[in-house]
Amino acid sequence: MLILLQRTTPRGLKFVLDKEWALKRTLVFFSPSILPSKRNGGRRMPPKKKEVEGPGPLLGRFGTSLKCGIVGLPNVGKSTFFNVLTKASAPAENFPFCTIDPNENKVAVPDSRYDFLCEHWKPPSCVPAYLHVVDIAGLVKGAHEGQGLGNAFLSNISACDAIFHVVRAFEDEDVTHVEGDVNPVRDLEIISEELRLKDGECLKKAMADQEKVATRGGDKKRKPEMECLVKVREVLEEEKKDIRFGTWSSGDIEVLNKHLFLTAKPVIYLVNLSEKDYRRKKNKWLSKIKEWVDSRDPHALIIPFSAGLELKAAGKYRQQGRNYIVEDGDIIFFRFNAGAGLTTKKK
Ligand SMILES: Nc1ncnc2c1ncn2[C@@H]1O[C@H](COP(=O)(O)OP(=O)(O)OP(=O)(O)O)[C@@H](O)[C@H]1O
Ligand SMILES: [Mg+2]
Repeated sequence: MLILLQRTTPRGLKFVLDKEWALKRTLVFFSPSILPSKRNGGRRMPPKKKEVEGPGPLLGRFGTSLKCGIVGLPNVGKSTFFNVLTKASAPAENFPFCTIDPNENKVAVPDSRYDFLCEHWKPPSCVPAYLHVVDIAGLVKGAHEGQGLGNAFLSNISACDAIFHVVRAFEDEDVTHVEGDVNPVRDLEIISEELRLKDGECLKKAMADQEKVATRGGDKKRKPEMECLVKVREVLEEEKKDIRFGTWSSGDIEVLNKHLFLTAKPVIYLVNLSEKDYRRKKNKWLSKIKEWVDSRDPHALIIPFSAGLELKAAGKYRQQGRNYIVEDGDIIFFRFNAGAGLTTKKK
């Protein structure tokens, strides 16, 4: 299936994105997976292809731009990752809650078909497909009730189509961890629980609104919406699952897309390693993280990387213009054109 849609405008070529494709593709930025597979008892080997059930339908509104929010505990490397990915210079200092207002930038998605078409037709202007990236303030336990920076972050996440969930797997005594020690599995649990709890709250409000209209007002058209919300409650509260793992009819999906629930969004897990661990392709948390993701979010992508190393490399190779590949010892970096400058949205 041709996923990149080509638009010919009077002034030249314009590319727009298919979200599912872009989600998978953008992270070509990083080196290939170094995760140990389950079957080989945790030893490092190329992942074997398993015949498993495919993921369910992607929830979310159809559109021509894709926005990914970077989510995680404070001080885990979200802004560092954002800066590297989008060649921005958002503050990324060593203290929790360094980021308060979200930073936004866009990054051109590398595509050889786009390069070929530009080269071949030489149009007066070429507009690549962009991924929009939002660096969001760190979340802590109880954030849904206003702990840490409170609830403001939630509207930032709900405005995104997908989530980059960053977890810290690097040890560094000088970098404060809000939970006191490094334990990415616990951290994954904290963040996913917060998102689920917040969805529970939004659901309550939505149900109260619907109840007024559907039951008291007697508007029969609204009944299916209420039925869908009851199903959402079962998934969230009884099954304790994220909304995207429920079984939804096309009617349900329409209702879900109206409410922009946080746990309906697809997640890519980014494991931030130390430079040393990334180079030697080893870290004691990787297999535990994979186990957690496999049990909670079976089709999700996990990408180990080192924000520190990427940042160093970004500085080193900043001079180069177009998309390019560089080798640094045993590491290959894919670098591509960044976007149109950083914006910070004040609340
Ligand atoms: N892989 C790594 N190895 C060592 N240090 C790192 C790594 N990644 C990030 N850091 C350091 O961790 C500190 C916090 O990084 P950063 O500001 O990006 O975190 P953050 O998640 O955006 O925090 P906040 O939520 O407070 O905004 C910085 O000093 C950064 O240099
Ligand atoms: Mg930050």
